Amino acid sequence: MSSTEQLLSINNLHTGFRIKDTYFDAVDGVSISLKKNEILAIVGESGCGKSTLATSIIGLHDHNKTRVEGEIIYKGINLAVLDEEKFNKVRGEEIGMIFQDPLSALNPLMRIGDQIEEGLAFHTKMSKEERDKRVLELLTQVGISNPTRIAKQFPHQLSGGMRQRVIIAIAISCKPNIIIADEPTTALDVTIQAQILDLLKDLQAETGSGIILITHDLGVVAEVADRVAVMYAGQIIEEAPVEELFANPLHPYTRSLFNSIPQMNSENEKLQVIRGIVPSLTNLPRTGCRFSARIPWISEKMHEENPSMHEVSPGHLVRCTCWQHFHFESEEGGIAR
Ligand SMILES: Nc1ncnc2c1ncn2[C@@H]1O[C@H](COP(=O)(O)OP(=O)(O)OP(=O)(O)O)[C@@H](O)[C@H]1O
Repeated sequence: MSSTEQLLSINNLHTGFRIKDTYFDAVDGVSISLKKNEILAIVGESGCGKSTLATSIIGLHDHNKTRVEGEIIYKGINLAVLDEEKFNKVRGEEIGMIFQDPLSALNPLMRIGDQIEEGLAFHTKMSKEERDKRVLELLTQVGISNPTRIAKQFPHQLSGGMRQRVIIAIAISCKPNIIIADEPTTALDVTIQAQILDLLKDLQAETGSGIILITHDLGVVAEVADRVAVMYAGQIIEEAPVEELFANPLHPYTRSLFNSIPQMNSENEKLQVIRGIVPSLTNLPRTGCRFSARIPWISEKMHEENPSMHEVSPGHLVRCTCWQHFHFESEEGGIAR
């Protein structure tokens, strides 16, 4: 359940990586906001720029090879230009991050309790005794039933699901206002996935934080998100409240994503999907509709020259005008809807 209080406002964000002395934007003009109490899902295929967007928000990239331009406004401060020292305070204290692979995010040589305590020591004025108590509280809060024993263990002694719970405990330890979860359940099996998603929903309801959930899995989106932004080739191409997007996906790319999920009750129906992949960073078309090359049966005239986002119903925005003329190409070359 989201409120209207804005937590984060991203305006015309460009994040480029330097490849042979030229910067190529992996995030190319993204504007999106996050409200308090909201779970905003960012979806799209591998390579579309989801993780780059996440690392830009939390300032975790190689500054020598990455250029960030635009605005990431949090509490009136532009995080895109914040120096590293100040960012260290924001990271963890104001914005927490949950990574995809808990094993590589944890220090293999440090006990679980010490890893959770580290952030508390850096960001709070708690005494050692208070921190030890808080570590046990946090482990309990993320559903670990024997916190005293687990706090003394090392990462390799825990299962994947337990390790992800520890990562979540670290992310929420300083009660951040924003949590960024990058594919938090991808490395886990299905039953554990469901438990972790439930845990995220519960924590969000309890703390009122806003969550940005990065995923390629529309099942995960349906389960937890309030609002969804679909990314393609570094841009957001559609944005809508979750029910609206699932009921009425408009952009050809979004429709293709939905069509790639087999339905239980449509065994005999052929899936209408669009062939091809997200172009590589150095080959991204930087002008016109980026999706046009994947739908060549839609004439150039149907695309905008400089595609912008259009609000088609309250909160539902779609890029370019091609969606109005789009149909799937049938094998016979005719129209399939
Ligand atoms: N450090 C980097 N240097 C150069 N190119 C990069 C770097 N990191 C990512 N890229 C490129 O930027 C583009 C976006 O990558 P990104 O990881 O953000 O996509 P993604 O949607 O999160 O994909 P995945 O789900 O596979 O992580 C891709 O073309 C990727 O190859």
